[in-house]
Amino acid sequence: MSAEAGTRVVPAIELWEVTREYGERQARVRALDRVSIGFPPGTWTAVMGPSGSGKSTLLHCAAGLDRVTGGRVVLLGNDITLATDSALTALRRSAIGFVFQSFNLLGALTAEQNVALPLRLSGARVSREEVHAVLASVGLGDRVRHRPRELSGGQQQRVAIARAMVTRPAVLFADEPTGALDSKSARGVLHLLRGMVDRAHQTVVMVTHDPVAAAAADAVVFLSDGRLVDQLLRPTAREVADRLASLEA
Ligand SMILES: Nc1ncnc2c1ncn2[C@@H]1O[C@H](COP(=O)(O)OP(=O)(O)OP(=O)(O)O)[C@@H](O)[C@H]1O
Repeated sequence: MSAEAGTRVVPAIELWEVTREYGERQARVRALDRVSIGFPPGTWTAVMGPSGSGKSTLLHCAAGLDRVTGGRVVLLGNDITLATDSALTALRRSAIGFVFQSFNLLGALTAEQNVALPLRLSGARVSREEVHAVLASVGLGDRVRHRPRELSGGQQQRVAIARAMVTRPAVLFADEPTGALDSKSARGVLHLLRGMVDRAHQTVVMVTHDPVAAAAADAVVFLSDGRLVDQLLRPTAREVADRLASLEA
């Protein structure tokens, strides 16, 4: 698909009036309330908001990990709102990467085996050189045979990012990728994400509670009670913290 339609850059991900409700009757919760947003290709967006404001729900709906109650989700030009599970799985394997706060590495596998996993799952040929090159690019060229428990938290998250990078996904979804890390390791992870956006033109959508992490992104969007309430472009960490504090007040 063309990257441009007229002068409008087609977003990598588009949400149109997306609503997501959970539970039944009195217990019904509207986690997302008519959210419309586009994430431009080759940009990094941080999603912030008070606890329970709908950040993870937004990420999961945008990635096709969760179904919407109303509205539409278009991911890389594919309307995934009513896509079958197998179509979603195929799209995820070919075009999407995930990084989570809890790393989600397989403990029995070495770093190189963890990184090779998405390639194996998609049936691609696994080149050991390529896997080692990706691990070297995240600074773990000397840790390829280590298992997760033999690595620090920051190193484990870098393995998780290498695993998300190895298929060169057009879109990377990250849920609190620095949440479990000390500030130095967090900076390393943010630097890697910046490289994916600037060098490889990948699109990153990241949920975070940390204003410093959010300020590393190109744009920060704010949710409150399931609604999109604000957006800041290239803000400082102080500006992000102030806006968040006003929402939490
Ligand atoms: N599977 C579910 N079943 C019922 N309610 C849910 C479910 N998932 C989320 N919710 C509710 O939807 C709302 C939004 O949740 P969500 O996890 O998206 O918020 P969040 O902004 O990511 O929160 P946090 O910052 O605390 O992780 C909350 O009220 C939550 O209780």
